[in-house]
Amino acid sequence: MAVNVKESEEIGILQSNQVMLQTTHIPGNSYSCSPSTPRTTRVERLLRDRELRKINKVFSLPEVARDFNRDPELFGNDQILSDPENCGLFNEEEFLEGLVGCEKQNGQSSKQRLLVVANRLPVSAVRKGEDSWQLEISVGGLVSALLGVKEFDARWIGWAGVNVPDEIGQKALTKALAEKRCIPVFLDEEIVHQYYNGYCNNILWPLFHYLGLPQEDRLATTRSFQSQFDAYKKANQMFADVVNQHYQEGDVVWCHDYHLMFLPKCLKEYNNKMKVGWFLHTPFPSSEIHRTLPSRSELLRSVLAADLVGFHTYDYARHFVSACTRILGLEGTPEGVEDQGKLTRVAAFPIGIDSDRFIRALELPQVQEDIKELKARFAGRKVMLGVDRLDMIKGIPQKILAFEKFLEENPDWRDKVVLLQIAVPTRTDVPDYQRLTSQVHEIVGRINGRFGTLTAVPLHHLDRSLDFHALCALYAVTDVALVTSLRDGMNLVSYEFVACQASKKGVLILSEFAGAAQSLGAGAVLVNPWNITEVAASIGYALNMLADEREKRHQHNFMHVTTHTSQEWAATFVSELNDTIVEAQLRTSKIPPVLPIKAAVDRYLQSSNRLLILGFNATLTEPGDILGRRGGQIRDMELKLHPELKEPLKKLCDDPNTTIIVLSGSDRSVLDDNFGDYGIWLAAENGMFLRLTTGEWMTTMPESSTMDWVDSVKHVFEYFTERTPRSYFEHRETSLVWNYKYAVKTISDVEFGRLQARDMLQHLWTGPISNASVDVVQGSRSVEVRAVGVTKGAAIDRILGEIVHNKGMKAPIDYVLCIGHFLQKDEDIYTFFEPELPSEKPSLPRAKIPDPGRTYAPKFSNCRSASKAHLRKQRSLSILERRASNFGSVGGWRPIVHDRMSVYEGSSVLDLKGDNYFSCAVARKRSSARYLLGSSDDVVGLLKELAECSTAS
Ligand SMILES: O=P(O)(O)OC[C@H]1O[C@H](O[C@H]2O[C@H](CO)[C@@H](O)[C@H](O)[C@H]2O)[C@H](O)[C@@H](O)[C@@H]1O
Ligand SMILES: O=c1ccn([C@@H]2O[C@H](COP(=O)(O)OP(=O)(O)O)[C@@H](O)[C@H]2O)c(=O)[nH]1
Repeated sequence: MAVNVKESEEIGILQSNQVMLQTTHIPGNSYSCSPSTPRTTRVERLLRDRELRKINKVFSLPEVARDFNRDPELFGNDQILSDPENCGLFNEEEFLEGLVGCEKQNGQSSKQRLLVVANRLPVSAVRKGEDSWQLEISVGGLVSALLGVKEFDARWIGWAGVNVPDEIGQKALTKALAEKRCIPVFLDEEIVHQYYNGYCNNILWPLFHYLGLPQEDRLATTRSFQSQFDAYKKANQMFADVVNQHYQEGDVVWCHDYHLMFLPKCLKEYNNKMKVGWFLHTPFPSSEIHRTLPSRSELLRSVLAADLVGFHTYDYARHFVSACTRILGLEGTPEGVEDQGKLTRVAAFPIGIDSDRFIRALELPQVQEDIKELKARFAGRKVMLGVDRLDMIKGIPQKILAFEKFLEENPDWRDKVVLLQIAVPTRTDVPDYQRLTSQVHEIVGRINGRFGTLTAVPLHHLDRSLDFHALCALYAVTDVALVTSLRDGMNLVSYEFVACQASKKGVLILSEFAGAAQSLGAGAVLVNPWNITEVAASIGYALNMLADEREKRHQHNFMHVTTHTSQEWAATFVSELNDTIVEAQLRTSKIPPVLPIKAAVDRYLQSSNRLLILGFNATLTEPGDILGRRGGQIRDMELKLHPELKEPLKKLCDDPNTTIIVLSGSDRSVLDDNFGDYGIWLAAENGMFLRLTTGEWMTTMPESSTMDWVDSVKHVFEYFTERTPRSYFEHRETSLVWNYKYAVKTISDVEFGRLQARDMLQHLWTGPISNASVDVVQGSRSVEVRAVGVTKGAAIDRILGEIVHNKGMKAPIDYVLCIGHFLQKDEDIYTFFEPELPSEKPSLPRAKIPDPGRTYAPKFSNCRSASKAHLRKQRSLSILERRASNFGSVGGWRPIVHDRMSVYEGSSVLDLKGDNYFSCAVARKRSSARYLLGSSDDVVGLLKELAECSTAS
């Protein structure tokens, strides 16, 4: 269906063959720069910053950190008493290296100050007396990963995992933690119950892992939901208070995880200049899941207050952006989420581990000793290993059921394999976790009962955590690691296993639902943990795998794990956050001010030869709402001149000192219908056709244009039009436009339209026009294919020449108002006149039209451009003549003839100074125009005022 009229509209993104790749651009994933050195593009800045980091790593690894590594005193016990007499040492050498080791002698550090804010501190505190505390390393991927971060002057703000109601206890703990650069947030028991056990671990955690909202006690949950959410917000505010107390200007504040989704908002309310990043360690589920959460919008909005939002995988980032577009109705862009011109960058930053730490640990005598012991203990048996917090998401029951099935089906293996399952107790106050513990114990008992002997059991299940060195030894002796998470943000255990397997080259069986499957999928045996039969078969496959295959698989993964480290992860996130701020400043500086109406009117009055260049769609038409509706109705498909403009436009056209051009993407008939009765210049199809309403249509076409792509594009457009209700396409003479602005009744229609547009672009670029000389221009609700090089800016060059000639102008144009709602590609019209304007620097004498006898100089005052344009004209003409027969409905138009020009010999045709040139974008948030106006209603107001000042001929 080809519908007449209408110009492509709204924010346009030019896509050439190369640029098209932007549509599938993965948000973020780039590397950043120092904020003080803004470069031309973000990617340039990020790449340079990455290079700098590499150089720094090679040449300036902090000596202090190296010394800590060598210090034998630092390797030792798991726990250390921290009291007034003994508060110095902590056994996790890497912890010291990372968080303490960056301090310089005078207490100052040259490193970027970083405030890490997470629910859990890297240490949990156990009270040993009124004012003495024991600190234990906390278990979990978040802690493991952040301990590996060494490049920053970091402080960690969080909850120490304990209730400290008294002042003496709080003071002593604060002091003990300060030694480790940790700052406590004191949460009382009730808050912990409602916020941590309740809202975080009973609601958000299961929901984000696709386990849904609690079902059995739905009513009770619904009742307690509000109080839990209130406690959640209160706890987040308490974290914000502590951050605020310790914040210094220039600090980067990095908020972590689902516990603190409210924090970015609280922080920005304190200080809008704070650099705030937020990273989610869990999956972010499909928007269909997030949609079920009662507080869905509030949480999204709070996160969006951050400058940068990060996820482990592209999928999670995509889900988040789509939740923001579907639930909040915001604009999702390749960069992130945009709300009223404010961009929150959204990107994927896959976490890693400090692989060197694991590799080094294997050399330690104590670890070697453990390895020896383990080998002896399990001699003659293959060792399989599972290491998980005892959490529903880890799929522990599924794992051991698959192991049971494997033993059932493979009796020969029963006394030749052992599964060691480390199940670290976690969130033990939450009922679901308590139920899981009993369930797992029951299955373990059954399996050992069935397949155990008097001297050996096939399954060793430990309800406890191991220290770092014991864990390394275990990883090293393992033949097959089994990770069967039902969902897992990343899963660092799989990384750690790979890091410790340099000599054994064991097999990793990995759930396809763990984020790690996207990075270690090449070397792992991927399984669906819900498919017990498949997992059991994979166990057999892994145990029987030949050395060659094991070696190859291991190499893939080892390479990944050793090159994608936690240091690199953190450095990338922080530098991208810094760069996001630079980018935001650049963006803000590009937001033009509102058009100063009074000045525009005053200058109009003072001038004697004015030129008004007006767009049509959304400039001279009535405004609609964001979904293209007017007054609640889907608006009429025809573009109509705003009724209030009829009078003023007439008056303006009648003024002999004013020339008006309507420059539109619409085709000629639309402009004829709307403006045929005015004495006005009409430039249709982005200036490809031109006429004064008293004369005929004429045209020029760029030389390179051929229209042989039309049929193929039409075919694609028809296909999508049939499948997108209320979408339509226009077959203009020089372009094709597919539009879905009327296909949108609801926010999800918008989303559907966008998906269709994305699909359509794929079809266009991989199929019919992949080799054609066309530009694909994407509007916010349209896709347009035009001959390459066609823009309004390019057209104005030709149009002006024709007008100057036609009018026989005797005085230079001393007022230009160029106003429209143009696609980004067509914004070159605003910059067209800029070279005519005096710059800040002393300008060269303005050029004159050089040769009166020659063809006109479209840019009038620029000799170089004049001769270039001259050549272009000559080419265009011959093309037009050649091609006239290619256009179906070209009857009645004539080509512009160019050798009649140059009426204004020896003088400049434009007399523009800064204050008599007004370029203005309508209903845009950013533009290369000098000014902005909110809607076409404002244009009406302005034109009415100008009309008041006009005199009839
Ligand atoms: O602090 P807890 O409630 O005891 O829980 C421990 C941590 O569990 C989660 O870890 C996640 O982060 C890992 C690193 O990014 C990732 O590999 C894993 O897939 C996630 O489950 C949680 O997100 C952390 O906040 C907890 O501290
Ligand atoms: O006994 C144990 C078991 C696990 N871990 C650590 O806990 C983290 C678990 O992280 P993962 O990303 O696999 O899952 P999470 O528990 O964070 O969901 C890993 O770094 C393990 O080394 C540990 O220190 N001791």
